Amino acid sequence: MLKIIDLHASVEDKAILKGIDLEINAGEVHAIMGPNGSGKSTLASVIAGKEDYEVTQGDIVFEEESINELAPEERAHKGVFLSFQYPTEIPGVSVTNFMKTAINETRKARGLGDMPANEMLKMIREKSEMLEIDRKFLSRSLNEGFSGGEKKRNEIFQLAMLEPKLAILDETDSGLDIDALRIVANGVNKLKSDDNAVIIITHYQRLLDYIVPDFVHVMFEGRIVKSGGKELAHELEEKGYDWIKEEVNA
Ligand SMILES: Nc1ncnc2c1ncn2[C@@H]1O[C@H](COP(=O)(O)OP(=O)(O)OP(=O)(O)O)[C@@H](O)[C@H]1O
Repeated sequence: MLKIIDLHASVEDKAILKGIDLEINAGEVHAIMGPNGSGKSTLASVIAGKEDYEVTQGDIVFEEESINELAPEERAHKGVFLSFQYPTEIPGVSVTNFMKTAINETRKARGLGDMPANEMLKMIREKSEMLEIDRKFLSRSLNEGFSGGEKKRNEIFQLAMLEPKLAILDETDSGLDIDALRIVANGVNKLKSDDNAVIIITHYQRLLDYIVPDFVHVMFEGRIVKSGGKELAHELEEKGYDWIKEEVNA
């Protein structure tokens, strides 16, 4: 599904990603961990195509096609979803209306007409029930005065409605409390299928007790320096990152 090949990227001429290789297949959950500033969020942004980042070398191949040159919306329409990719507050636009627009824009890009209203309502009902989202929440203005947990709920709702092939969830600086952790974990577990894949970036080993990753990768100074199974997350929790740094420098 996703193949990242020798990816190098910079921000304002400063090299941040220094040769990332990563392959993700449908049905897999990959966790990316690593110390502050190692480039995790940058990797997420570069996959999603955010403008501030310049790819200086390598390629990102999604479903057999290079997406390196595509605009963020084009990548989104192909099924790449990055959390936090929308403006944080849009006063006056409800959660539901925002979702309707997002869904119909994606359909338009795929040559389809608007989703019929009754179908849309049914989908909204089903997905909000599945994620235990309150009706009142759906009519609130997007992110206006949302608590951290509500932001997470909105994000997971977007994920459920848009059904992306690849979801990238950056949970590094979101200040997740136990409830928000649970919302993210339950949502991802319910939405996981053999046809989609998830990249979850986190500092919380605990989150990975709820969402069991197939692979854990550790980033350090712009590279993936170690990959393993879920036990690697436990090892990191126990030992911190110093031993990895020592391994890299040895
Ligand atoms: N837009 C930007 N402008 C300038 N520097 C940036 C920008 N984005 C990232 N950087 C720099 O790139 C490096 C990697 O940052 P990044 O946010 O990707 O790390 P991270 O691993 O996600 O960190 P954290 O765990 O703290 O979230 C940092 O030194 C950061 O200051």
